[in-house]
Amino acid sequence: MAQGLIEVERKFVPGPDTEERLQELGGILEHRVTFRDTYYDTSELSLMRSDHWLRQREGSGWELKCPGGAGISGPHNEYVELTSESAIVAQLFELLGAGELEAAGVPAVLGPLKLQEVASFITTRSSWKLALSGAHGQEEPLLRVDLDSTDFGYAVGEVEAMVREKAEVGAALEKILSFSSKLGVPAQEKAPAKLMVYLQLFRPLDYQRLLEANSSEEATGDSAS
Ligand SMILES: Cc1ncc(C[n+]2csc(CCOP(=O)(O)OP(=O)(O)OP(=O)(O)O)c2C)c(N)n1
Ligand SMILES: [Mg+2]
Repeated sequence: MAQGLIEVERKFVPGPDTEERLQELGGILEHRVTFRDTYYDTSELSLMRSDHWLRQREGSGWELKCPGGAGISGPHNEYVELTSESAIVAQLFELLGAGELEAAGVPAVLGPLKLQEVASFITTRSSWKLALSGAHGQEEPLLRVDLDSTDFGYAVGEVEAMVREKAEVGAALEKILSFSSKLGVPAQEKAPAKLMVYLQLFRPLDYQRLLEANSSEEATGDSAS
């Protein structure tokens, strides 16, 4: 797979005291932003059913989240994030088994690859930065906490770190889990992704198909992430 940063994140349900607790724990509110995410897939949901997530985020461009990372199981997610359009296009052609790779930007290959809009929603995000020192005083990887609320009424938080190598995932995860516990997140809590809640509400048949794809992967042990 083409190179990309690895996102390690733990989603949680934010409560009324989450922001106050973040401040007490040394969190710094970096910014509040509002953006629209539009997700694309084939009518068969070929990307999502193989755990790939293509979106255009207003203000930051195209992104393809691909299964990857160290494959450590737990209440967190690990995805490789591709943000360069050429890497995304190459990966899309490989995944969708399409003919000759086109040297084009993402918008130009949507039609030929039969990718269409599946979901589009607005998120308002407060983005917090946490400079926690590690055992030997290192500050890497930096943790971030995002508190999101969507225009369809769902709120979710995530504690996340971006790392370059699979070998760094374990240490990042340890920091994420330890910080989540300080924040008061129950150890087994798993909050759904915004997109999953959107699909459940507005595209229930697609949502069902995705759950079926997930459970057949679990049944065969063919976990992509
Ligand atoms: C049941 C189930 N839930 C979630 C997934 C994974 N998944 C669902 S939607 C999805 C794509 C959206 O990812 P998410 O982290 O929720 O997006 P967001 O926080 O807005 O972006 P950021 O700013 O962090 O880059 C994934 C990876 C899955 N495969 N199965
Ligand atoms: Mg996320």
